[in-house]
Amino acid sequence: MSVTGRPYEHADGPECPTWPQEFAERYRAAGYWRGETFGGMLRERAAAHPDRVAIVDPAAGSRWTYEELDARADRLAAGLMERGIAKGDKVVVQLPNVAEFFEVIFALFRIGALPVFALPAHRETEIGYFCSFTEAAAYVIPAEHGGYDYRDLAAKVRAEVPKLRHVFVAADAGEVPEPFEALSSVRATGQVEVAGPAPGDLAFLQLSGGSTGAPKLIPRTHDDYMYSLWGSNEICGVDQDSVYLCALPAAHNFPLSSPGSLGALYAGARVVLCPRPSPDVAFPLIARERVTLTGLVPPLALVWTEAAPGTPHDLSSLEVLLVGGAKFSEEAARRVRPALGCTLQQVFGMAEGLVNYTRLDDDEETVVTTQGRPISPDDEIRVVDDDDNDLPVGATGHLLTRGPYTIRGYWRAPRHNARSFTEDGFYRTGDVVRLTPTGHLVVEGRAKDQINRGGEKIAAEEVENHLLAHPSVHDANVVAEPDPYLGERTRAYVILRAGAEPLKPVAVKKFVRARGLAAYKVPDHVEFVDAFPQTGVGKISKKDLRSDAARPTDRPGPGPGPGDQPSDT
Ligand SMILES: O=C(O)c1cccc(O)c1O
Repeated sequence: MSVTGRPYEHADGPECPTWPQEFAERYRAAGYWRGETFGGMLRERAAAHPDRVAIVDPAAGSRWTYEELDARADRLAAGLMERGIAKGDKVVVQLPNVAEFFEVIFALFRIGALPVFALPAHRETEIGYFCSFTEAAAYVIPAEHGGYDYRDLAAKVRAEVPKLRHVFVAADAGEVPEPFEALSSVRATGQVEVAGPAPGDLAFLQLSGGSTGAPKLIPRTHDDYMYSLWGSNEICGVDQDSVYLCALPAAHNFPLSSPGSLGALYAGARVVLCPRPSPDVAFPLIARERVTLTGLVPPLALVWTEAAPGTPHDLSSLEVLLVGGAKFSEEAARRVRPALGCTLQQVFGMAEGLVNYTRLDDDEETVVTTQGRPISPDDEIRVVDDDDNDLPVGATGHLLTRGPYTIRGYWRAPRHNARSFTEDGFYRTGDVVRLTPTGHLVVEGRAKDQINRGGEKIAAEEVENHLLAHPSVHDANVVAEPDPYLGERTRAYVILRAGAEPLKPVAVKKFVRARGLAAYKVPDHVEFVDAFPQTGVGKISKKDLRSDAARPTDRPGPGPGPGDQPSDT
């Protein structure tokens, strides 16, 4: 039975709002919601073409067919159920671009347990929060990745979150310390019959970039997310002959669903997992696997366009490059086709739902100057002023949206939901946009207090809270500072307590990092000030801080890339 039409129930009350009955019926009648589940979808693909390759993991040397992925999901589901993982349980999944990522999430989908998608960059602060807030039954990690030992991280998280019953490690049993368990020993021999979830049930919790202290969790259903997949496939030309290179972190909403790895699997196509997105790793893979499409954030797209002309690798199979996550400059967009010989699609999306694409047959000007238009004819778009009045086409204002794959509320966040959604269910995206006469969106800026560091979204308030925890810090404000490579990086303005020992910026950064925060959230620059600029009514003026941060100075050059650690200087 579908639960759509009423809030998801939980022992403590409703977990999150969902679509009102009349909308759910309309989306089903229109054929957007097809009544499929992820577990069922994989089963159907495996039956239709068992021997086609689904997942290529070059680092591990594995190539799993649809039949193999399906069988692995069954075996792992059975083993997880033997360990008490049940329908509705939350499981924090923090895996890099490895084949096991798909084995784990499809096993959970099949049970009806919900993956909570963490990123490899997250550390004990974020993971501890996800595990405790969702009351996670289990946490899945790699043994090591990028020179970091996730077993150490899991040990810390377990000590802090006693309710976390299991830690599963995607590694050989020998590399897994007690009381953790290797995935290889969880896989059962047989198959179990499970009732599984209904298409209207929640499939997973995705992470919001957010603008508040604690990251918000985004509840997506099988029905709604699946629509965003096949809708994306139609727009991006993905069919069973496509080969998708997953170059960004697999759990991120963009490479997962736009059209991403899950879109590719929906189409019966092939997913190639790229362990790192740099040209030296990605280009040989494109050549070897005859990759046809991939998705990148703007800084990486720039690096690829610079590296492509001199590469010895044959990139001629590449048909489409999707660029999204942050605004792609027009100049950079113009360089894509000449350098890479493929079509650029700009994608402006959000894990909360709405995804916009430029179309494959849009003219060049539209492709390089807009961020596309929505997937669905039933994506409702409003551009409004500060008082929610609709603005005429062409005017710049706040983007509000509602539709068949946009959530009606975050998971267990009633107070935040009252601010982030209108009474009639429009999501306040926090983006400032303008509509062109053709219905394409141009992103002009942002109203939410967030820094977009090369596609990685950072909530200013979250970082400010960590700075405020320093005993010598009286007050702190974090704003975006322009960066030629990342688009934006973070600048923290800090007022020290009267009489506090002088601090060096590096000490502040070290302090934030030592609090167990993802490295991309550590401020790139720390500046000590005596006071913050104020507005007329005496509030702190972030606007003035932003213009101060934008002043040209002799500051060091481009910051580190997405996924890199900011330097300690
Ligand atoms: O979150 C994003 O930035 C994003 C970008 C492109 C496409 C998506 O689906 C996204 O969620």
